[in-house]
Amino acid sequence: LSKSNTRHEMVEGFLDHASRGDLVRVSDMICYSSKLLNESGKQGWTALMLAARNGHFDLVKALLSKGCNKDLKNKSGQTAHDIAKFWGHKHIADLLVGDGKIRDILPSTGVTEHENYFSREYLSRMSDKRTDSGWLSAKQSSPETVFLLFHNLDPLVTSGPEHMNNSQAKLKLCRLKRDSVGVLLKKSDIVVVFLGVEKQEYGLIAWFALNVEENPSEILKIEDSHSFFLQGPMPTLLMLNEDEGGIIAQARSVLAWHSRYSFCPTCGGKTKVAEGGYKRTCLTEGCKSLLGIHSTCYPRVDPVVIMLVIHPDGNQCLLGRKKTFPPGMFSCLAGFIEPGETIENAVRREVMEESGVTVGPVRYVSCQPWPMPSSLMIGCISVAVSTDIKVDKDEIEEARWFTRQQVIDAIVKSSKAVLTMPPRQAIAHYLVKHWTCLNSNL
Ligand SMILES: NC(=O)C1=CN([C@@H]2O[C@H](COP(=O)(O)OP(=O)(O)OC[C@H]3O[C@@H](n4cnc5c(N)ncnc54)[C@H](O)[C@@H]3O)[C@@H](O)[C@H]2O)C=CC1
Ligand SMILES: [Mg+2]
Ligand SMILES: [Mg+2]
Ligand SMILES: [Mg+2]
Ligand SMILES: [Zn+2]
Repeated sequence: LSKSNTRHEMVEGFLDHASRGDLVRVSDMICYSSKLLNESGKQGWTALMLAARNGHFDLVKALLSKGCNKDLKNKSGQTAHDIAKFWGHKHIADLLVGDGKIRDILPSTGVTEHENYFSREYLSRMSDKRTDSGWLSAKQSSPETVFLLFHNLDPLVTSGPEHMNNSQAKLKLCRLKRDSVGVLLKKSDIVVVFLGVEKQEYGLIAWFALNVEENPSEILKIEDSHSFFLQGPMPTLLMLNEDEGGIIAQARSVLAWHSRYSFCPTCGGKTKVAEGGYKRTCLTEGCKSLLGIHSTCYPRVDPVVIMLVIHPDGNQCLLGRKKTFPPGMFSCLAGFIEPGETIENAVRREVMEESGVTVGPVRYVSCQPWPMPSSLMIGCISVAVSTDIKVDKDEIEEARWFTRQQVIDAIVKSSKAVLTMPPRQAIAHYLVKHWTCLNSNL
């Protein structure tokens, strides 16, 4: 009798740990007695059912991997899968249906992730290596390592015929090797930023970027006679391929930060570059920036909202033009997010300021890094609740409602078009296209 009592207590204890999601205790007890896996307690509930009931994802995974029987039913006839589904633990229910794959647990918003220009992650950033100075310097002296050179933030590119064959892009970044940039690496005033390693390559080929103020053509050994510094940044940076656009978005923003934040923003003192170019630490003893975490020590990103405002009739959209735009071009309204402001409120404020239109609902669609110098364009679609336009002449020269047909004509560059749109690489272009597709599906 006492033996069965002890066994009973052990099962109760085991189920209790499972119910609380105590992975360590449950695993220990299974090692001691693997029979526990399929034991049941009150109302026929097993450890798997209890873990599924309470949403303990890791525990469900562990119990399955130990080989527990997921088809057992409790006294109400429910399996662990039924229980997970009933209690809304969709990720666990998916795990229990059999193929072990985890399905998308996000409810669908009808918006799928879109890859904009400047968004592709060609390199894996490997941020854990930024503090490993031994690894970084070994990579800098490796003959395989790739160096990108910028002069006043303009990248060195090539239009050489040898690069034209397998790429649609007219220009390509010059991938320099250690021997070409050796002189620069030795200079103490040049910041070298670690960008990451190639995702595709075996053997971890590292990439670095450096920016020089004076034209380095004379002191460098660059064999490619077709190479030159691509002056811009706009629209020239849009001429690279998608992989290189993504690399530029990262490299140019970090280099621009270094060139504009040479001194400590807190005390004006000298700073030291750290963490592979991802930090500038103040050298002044006692500076406030050395106490706690301070954003001033890290590369900055400025969030900008850019929005397509839809007319209440659903068939027109609001576009504006800045004085600096090429003649005839209209784009989405945009503006910097201010401190203490949500994305939605920034959309409403900027649209009101620039066009006098009142905006109601706002939905996020897609975003785009914009390395001039370091914005993140947060693309939204929104619905107007008023339609009278009153432009702020300081910021916008003109704002107008355009019909769906008019923007489609502009996108396809029809001869009937009454406006031109930003190029396909700009998120404004994508937002408009996204809206026209939305409507055509109705
Ligand atoms: N991809 C596209 O189609 C478009 C992109 N943009 C980009 O969006 C960004 C913001 O749009 P804007 O209409 O210029 O913003 P905006 O409407 O907020 O007005 C710009 C003014 O805001 C002030 N400002 C506030 N915070 C600032 C910050 N962190 N940096 C610089 N200025 C700041 C400055 O006085 C500046 O002149 C710009 O960089 C622009 O290049 C703008 C329109 C279309
Ligand atoms: Mg604006
Ligand atoms: Mg504005
Ligand atoms: Mg503004
Ligand atoms: Zn300081």
